[in-house]
Amino acid sequence: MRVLQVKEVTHSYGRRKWLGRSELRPPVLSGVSLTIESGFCLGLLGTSGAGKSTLGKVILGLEKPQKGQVLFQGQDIYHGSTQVRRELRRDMQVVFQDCYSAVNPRMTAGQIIGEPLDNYERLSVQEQKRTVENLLERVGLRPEDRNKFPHQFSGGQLQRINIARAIALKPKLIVLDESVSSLDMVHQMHILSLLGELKSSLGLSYLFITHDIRAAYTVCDGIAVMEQGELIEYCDDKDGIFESIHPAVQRLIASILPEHPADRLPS
Ligand SMILES: Nc1ncnc2c1ncn2[C@@H]1O[C@H](COP(=O)(O)OP(=O)(O)OP(=O)(O)O)[C@@H](O)[C@H]1O
Repeated sequence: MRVLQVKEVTHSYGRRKWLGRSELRPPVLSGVSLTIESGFCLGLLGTSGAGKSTLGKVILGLEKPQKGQVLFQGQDIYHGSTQVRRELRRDMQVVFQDCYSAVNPRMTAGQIIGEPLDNYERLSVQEQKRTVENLLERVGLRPEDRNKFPHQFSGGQLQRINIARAIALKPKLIVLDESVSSLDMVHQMHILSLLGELKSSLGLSYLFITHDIRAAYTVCDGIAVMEQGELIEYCDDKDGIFESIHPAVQRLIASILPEHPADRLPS
């Protein structure tokens, strides 16, 4: 089943004054189309400023595009009733790069994870406590961690809490915007393996936005590449990326360092 369909999306940020006239700024997204099937993880790669996060915001309903459509489970997210859009928002969650600014430092882990449940579910105090504890265990933390505050966790642990909050409502799609980029290599590998496990067990779909082709290759089924607001490559099978003849994609591939330092020396 098709979870997400982005159709010919074009977007620019605001207007600028030019020779006394007001005109739209140049587009940061130009005619972008892509689809994500149920249970699929699509990696979205590209250099800084390519428009990846903007596309993520358009998909999440946070930036209405000037042209094109975003269909989530077949429904246009910018044209449904308030009720329909509220339900769509429940099924589409996000995990950002900066795990610290994504949480309220005065809330406990239990309150952070419980927030979407407060908004959408009517659970008793006991049910909510049990659900939060299950979610903590699901992401590799302990039930008693629900009483801790954000500053009492490492970056990797806090990102697990953000992931627990994102899966609390059993969404269909999670947009992961550079979600592992601020973590060290060891934590990155742990979070990538957690994401892979959750995808299989919960039947999730991901849009995995990253600069890091290695991370994308580890977690994704397919890979798309953006440059200057356009989608320049789209591979349903991630291995297809290595066949790309596009110079920008070849530069991304060339940026992968060989694993052994000796192999990194110029010949
Ligand atoms: N709120 C905004 N207002 C105006 N311009 C913006 C805004 N957000 C992003 N831009 C511009 O849009 C372009 C695309 O930015 P975007 O953050 O989508 O790229 P990106 O590929 O995610 O980059 P990065 O990997 O560095 O986060 C950039 O030129 C950026 O300066």
